[in-house]
Amino acid sequence: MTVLTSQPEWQRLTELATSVKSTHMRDWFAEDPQRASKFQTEACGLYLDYSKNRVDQEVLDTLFALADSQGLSAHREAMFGGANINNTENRAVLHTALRNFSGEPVYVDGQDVMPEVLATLEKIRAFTHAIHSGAHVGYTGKPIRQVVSIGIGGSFLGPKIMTEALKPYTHDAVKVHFVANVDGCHIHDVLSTLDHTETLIVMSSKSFSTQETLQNTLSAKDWFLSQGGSQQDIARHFVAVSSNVAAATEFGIAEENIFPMWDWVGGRYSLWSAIGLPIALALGFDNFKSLLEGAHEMDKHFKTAPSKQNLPVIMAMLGIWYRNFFDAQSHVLLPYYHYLRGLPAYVQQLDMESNGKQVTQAGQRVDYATGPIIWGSEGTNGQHSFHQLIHQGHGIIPADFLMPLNVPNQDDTHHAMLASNCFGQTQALMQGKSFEDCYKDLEGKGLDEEQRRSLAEHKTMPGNKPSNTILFEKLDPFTLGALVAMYEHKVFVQGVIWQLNSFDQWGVELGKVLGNQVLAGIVGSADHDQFDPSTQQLIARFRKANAPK
Ligand SMILES: O=P(O)(O)OC[C@H]1O[C@H](O)[C@H](O)[C@@H](O)[C@@H]1O
Repeated sequence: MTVLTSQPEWQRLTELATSVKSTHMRDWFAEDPQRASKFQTEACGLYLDYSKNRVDQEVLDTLFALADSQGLSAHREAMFGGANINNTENRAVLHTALRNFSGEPVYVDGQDVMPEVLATLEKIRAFTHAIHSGAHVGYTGKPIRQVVSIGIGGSFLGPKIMTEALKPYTHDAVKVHFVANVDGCHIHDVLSTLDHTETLIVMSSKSFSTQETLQNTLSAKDWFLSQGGSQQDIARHFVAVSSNVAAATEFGIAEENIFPMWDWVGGRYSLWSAIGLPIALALGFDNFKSLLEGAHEMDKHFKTAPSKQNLPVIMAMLGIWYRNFFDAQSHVLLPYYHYLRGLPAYVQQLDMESNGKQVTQAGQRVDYATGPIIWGSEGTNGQHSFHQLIHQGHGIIPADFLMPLNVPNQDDTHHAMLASNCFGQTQALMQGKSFEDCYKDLEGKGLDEEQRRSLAEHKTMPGNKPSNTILFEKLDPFTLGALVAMYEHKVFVQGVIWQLNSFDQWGVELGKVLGNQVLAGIVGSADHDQFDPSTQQLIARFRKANAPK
């Protein structure tokens, strides 16, 4: 038994789970008229109703006690304080410094990083202004009207999804396009619509070694040259964001066109760094800064609020409850807001790349479940497809429903329907529909007794399915910053409980290495014997299909 599962709080939670499993949430609501008002809280513009969860006060208190026993406060201080908590890469984890507007220094290895963070922010501001004002023009003197942001993973999802979520705040000076996939169709489709004389390429790669991003940038460079641009014109049309300035310079990006970042910024936590440059270009610098300010507000809340009012802590501990004591395999995110439709994909990387681990920070294999599968998509669409499994499938899938109370250009009829569906789903998941009610509904429908009972069985909804509802006035940059930071800290807290290093990603690193080895096999520069028979067969089939005709 590991230290975690032998904790008295863990043992107590195991006992509590047994009794909670035999209780229906609808009985709790019936017994306690105050339940809804007890289990709700609000911070940084986000309102959380977590009353439709399979918890009572004792469960919550024990979950918070577990967080204390795992040293959450000390771990939190270590992260904000710049300790090397990413122990397998010997790095600090300081995305919070990128949005630190407190005026306080943040030290890494004895050096205050804030001056370079603020200098880079100023560089983003000045560059964004130069593009928007037309001070920075393309090589023919035309203003930049199109931006192509090339990156993948954290160098793609953050900028793309934040830009999409804040569509109503779009600056009209430029249109920003995002390319990630190495599948040539993607970059081809984007570039084929653009005029190279008014296009800026932003190449974003923390490591400057990611195959997809390097290749897409090379293709963009070839396109630029083939359209009539020259080598020396590249400086006006290509910029890079990277922590590997040497590699970026060697690649041909002029040094003044490189926006720095640092190895203490994890890829999936990097949208707050210069990786967010495309966000500033798409929305204007003030909106980008407001996004950072919202995240900073959430940082302050996370650091100071007691557990029972602390949004990330509550969300994290509810997740632990279901993952470890109810065997929930996945967690679904359901944004009821079209522009926020990318959030599940964003949190998917954030959560699954951080806590998809089975070895503790100390290098021991765990004997408990860790990070769940994160998935989801926009409501109401999912109600007409996969919600079926959430309602009536085996086991439970805890859900986060998210919705703005007001939307831009609001059509009240549409918006009321959106809200009613969102709230209605949480109600249906919680209450379900009993066999007795379904049986009653079938009276006088011409069924014999056996048919009636059987159909009623099919229609019965067990209910007792947990959900959080997160509401906000509107999704402005500040609120989005707070929302994303809330999920970051939720993932952090869960990593602390599970004793994981949430900040490395050796699994995806291996994928990168193997991809390059197979590429060598495909182009014929590596011996095929090194691959397993199945992979050899696939390579052979591919080579045959692509052999010179
Ligand atoms: O920014 P880059 O160095 O190109 O990395 C892009 C992505 O690469 C890897 O797949 C990592 O797992 C991601 O966390 C990272 O965001």
